[in-house]
Amino acid sequence: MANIENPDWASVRENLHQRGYAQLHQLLNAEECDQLIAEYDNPVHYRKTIVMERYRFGLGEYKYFSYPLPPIIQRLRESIYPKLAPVANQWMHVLSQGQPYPAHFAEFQALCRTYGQTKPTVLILKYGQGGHNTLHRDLYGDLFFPIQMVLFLNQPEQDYTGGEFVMTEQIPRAQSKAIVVKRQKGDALLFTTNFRPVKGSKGYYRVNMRHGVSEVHDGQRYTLGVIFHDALT
Ligand SMILES: O=C(O)CCC(=O)C(=O)O
Ligand SMILES: [Fe+2]
Repeated sequence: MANIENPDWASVRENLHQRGYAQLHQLLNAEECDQLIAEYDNPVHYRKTIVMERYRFGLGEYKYFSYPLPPIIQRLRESIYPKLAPVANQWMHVLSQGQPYPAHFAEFQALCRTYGQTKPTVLILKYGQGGHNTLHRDLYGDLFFPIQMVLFLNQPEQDYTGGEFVMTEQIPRAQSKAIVVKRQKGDALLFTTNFRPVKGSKGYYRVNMRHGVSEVHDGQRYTLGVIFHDALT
């Protein structure tokens, strides 16, 4: 795992404010990505497997990790959360929403427990040919953290084609804008889970964002989803 102090966090935060997403280059190295993929079939790590078609979530499969998380995932959650909490607090402040997010991950997790949200939400996803993920928001209870992360575990054009990460941004009383990103193996993308503030002439308004994955044409695509809030079930 890359040194978490390496990214230029000022520009990451600026991108989050301006666009609602930001990238982190090469957060994991190739071996770390390969290791996570290699453990996909090892049931000891997971609490639940979701076959996406069954819920009409798309086509593909994902698995929720169980606690304790693999050390690298625990480290990602603990080290990235405090970098994002100030952004989350700024968003909620300008939108006059809810209580502040604590500075450290352990405190946020304790807050999740008071909402009955105790189950891990980190997941690994696998899509084959035709695989896709319909546009959604990852909410697992009343308490949510407004930014999450996806890690790209294999290489587009080499390991798979198609399968772009897609976001939509819904501005009040307007149609949705689509944003498509393609990342390299080991890169991470931080993005808005639910909504974010955008400044208008009469102050800040709320822009809703959803995300999904376009159809994989060939090969297999693996990602790791790091959501910071825990789930009710
Ligand atoms: O596979 C992807 O790129 C998207 C996964 C996803 O929906 C998530 O990480 O929340
Ligand atoms: Fe998601």
